[in-house]
Amino acid sequence: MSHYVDSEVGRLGTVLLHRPGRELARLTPRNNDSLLFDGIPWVGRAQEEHDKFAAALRDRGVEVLYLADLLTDVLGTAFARAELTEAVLSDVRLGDTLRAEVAVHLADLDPAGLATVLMAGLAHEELRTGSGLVYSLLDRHDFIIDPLPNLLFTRDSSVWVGGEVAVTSLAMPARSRETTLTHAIYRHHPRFAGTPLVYEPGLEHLEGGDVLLLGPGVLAVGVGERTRPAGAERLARRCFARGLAHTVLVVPIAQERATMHLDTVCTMVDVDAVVMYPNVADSLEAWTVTAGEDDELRIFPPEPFLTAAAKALGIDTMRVIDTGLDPITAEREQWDDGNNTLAIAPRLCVAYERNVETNAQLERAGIEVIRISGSELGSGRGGPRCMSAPVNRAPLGH
Ligand SMILES: NC(=[NH2+])NCCC[C@H](N)C(=O)O
Repeated sequence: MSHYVDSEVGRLGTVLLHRPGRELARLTPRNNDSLLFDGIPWVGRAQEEHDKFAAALRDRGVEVLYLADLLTDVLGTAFARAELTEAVLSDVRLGDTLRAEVAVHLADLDPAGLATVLMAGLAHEELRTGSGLVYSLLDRHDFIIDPLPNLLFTRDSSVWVGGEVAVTSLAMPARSRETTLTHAIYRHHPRFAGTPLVYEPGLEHLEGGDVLLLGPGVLAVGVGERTRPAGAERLARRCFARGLAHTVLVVPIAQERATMHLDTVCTMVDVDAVVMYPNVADSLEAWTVTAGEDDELRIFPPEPFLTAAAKALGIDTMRVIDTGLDPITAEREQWDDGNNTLAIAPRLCVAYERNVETNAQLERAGIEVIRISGSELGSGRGGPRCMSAPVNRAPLGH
């Protein structure tokens, strides 16, 4: 089965989602900040909202793959099971005694049970027979294996560039283990057999929310709180060497929570149109990077992002649709992921219903908007684009 993505907007064929599960029930007022959530979501309602998101995609003919299903399949093989178990057991905080006890606990689980622990973590009271110094000194609120509530945002832990997949390297400690799961899925699931990997975890920080496939051969990579310039540099070099891209626009973004990823301020809704936060539309800049001699990079001085993007795509101008109408609405709707739309096809996108003005702006510009509710899903600060990793889109290139 072939998988291919060369744009943000080509008709979406297959997407990887994660239906939120028990890992969301781990969030408490004590840990939600370090686990990168702004509140304590109502889990059942978040699942309902997510099911409606998936249904909206399926209604338009999109195949939805669930991360938990792929992970469970992969855990059916002994070597993948050993690799993923080792990834949690290698945590230096465990110490030898507790490590051995956790190993016994995990060895007893069937693939679905182990998948749940890898995603939702292991709480103190869930390990029945703990002993030793580390276990005795653990607070009963501490986790023996940390939960991964941000798995919901599948966008960040892998991104396809053409026919290759970049398994990313997540910056925040609360998320870095996520890529052990996507890495195992892409290397061991029969569906993805033979897929080349253009990036692996453990390299310089790179997050999928920062990577926009502006068009065939043209990438924009936000650098800021998450993706580091060194990550953008390595991705550019590898994409050029493999013929996956000819231009990478490196886009510095403010290192703040509201703008943690490039896709929180700008996403594409048509082959030549973006929905963009007006407060940054004029100030956002891009360093254009192309392939030079002998694996060197050619780096051009920064220019306005929209100018650089239009040039790289070979079009006259990029159309810009503003978030909100006035500065206050824009700020509110940017925070609520008004810019974080997921295109199902050119001029057809999924958006949170609460961003009333932004959605109206999109419609005025001729973009059809499928509205979903996200009152609970949004508490992790991510919208439809963050919650989806396209695996297959109809190519825009030739
Ligand atoms: N592509 C994105 N914008 N993802 C949003 C991720 C949100 C998540 N809580 C984090 O802080 O990492």
